[in-house]
Amino acid sequence: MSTARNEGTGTMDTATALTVTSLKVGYGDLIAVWDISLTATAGRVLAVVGRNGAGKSTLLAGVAGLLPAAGGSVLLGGTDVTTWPAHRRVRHGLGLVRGKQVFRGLSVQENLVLGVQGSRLPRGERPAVIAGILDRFPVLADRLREPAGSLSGGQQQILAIAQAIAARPSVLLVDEPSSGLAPIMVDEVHAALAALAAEGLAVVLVEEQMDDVLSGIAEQVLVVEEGRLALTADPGSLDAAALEELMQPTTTADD
Ligand SMILES: Nc1ncnc2c1ncn2[C@@H]1O[C@H](COP(=O)(O)OP(=O)(O)OP(=O)(O)O)[C@@H](O)[C@H]1O
Repeated sequence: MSTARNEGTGTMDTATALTVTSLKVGYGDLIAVWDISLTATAGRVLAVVGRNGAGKSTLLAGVAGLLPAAGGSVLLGGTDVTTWPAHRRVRHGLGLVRGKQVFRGLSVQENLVLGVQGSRLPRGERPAVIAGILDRFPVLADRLREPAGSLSGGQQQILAIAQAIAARPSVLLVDEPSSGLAPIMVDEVHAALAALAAEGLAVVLVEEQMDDVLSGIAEQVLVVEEGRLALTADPGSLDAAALEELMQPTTTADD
């Protein structure tokens, strides 16, 4: 396993999977994420929350290499990938799940095969990886030959996660998986992500709001506000009133 240097102590920390330092990301001249730093650790869920437009998706896109860094750095397993294109980061162990993004016209099986092709796994090991995923998510095994577009929203979200983990990432970035899902499915998706973390994956989970389940699975929560880190906390120690305040819609002087 690759290692990362612990900034504070200078020691090597084998569990640090992703280190983002003072990352700045935007769209041309418009900077939407300012100097955000975070660390994702193997076996843990890091929650990133913030209201609509706060910059969460932009942050993930910058970490994944879908948008260029205007400043700062991204280290993956100790390797500086800041200037790498997204596909190279995937091969180096970075997975990204953006909403229910699946190939709707392809079957469930074809989606999983595409996922595993994104990895550096030898061909011979790929069927076993897919078999393991189907054991984990029986709902996908039941619908293997059906088009992904025929699955329910919750099933498509599970498939999107399954496709990403088929590439055997060490870090998984997940952008608002609860969007558009019934509460019971949200809990199921969060539980699936917690189980993956428990097996050693470093999970960065973006949601608009904290809920009880998210508080229960996340070891740390970052609150993003207008493109900047407003708060970093242990969910258990969070002051509910302060968090609620941060989650209120933005008001302006004219309101
Ligand atoms: N393609 C784009 N071009 C220009 N500006 C953009 C683009 N996408 C997002 N933005 C702007 O960047 C800022 C951050 O948006 P972003 O989508 O990252 O927020 P978010 O926290 O993920 O919100 P949401 O919960 O709605 O996804 C917003 O001001 C948004 O208007």
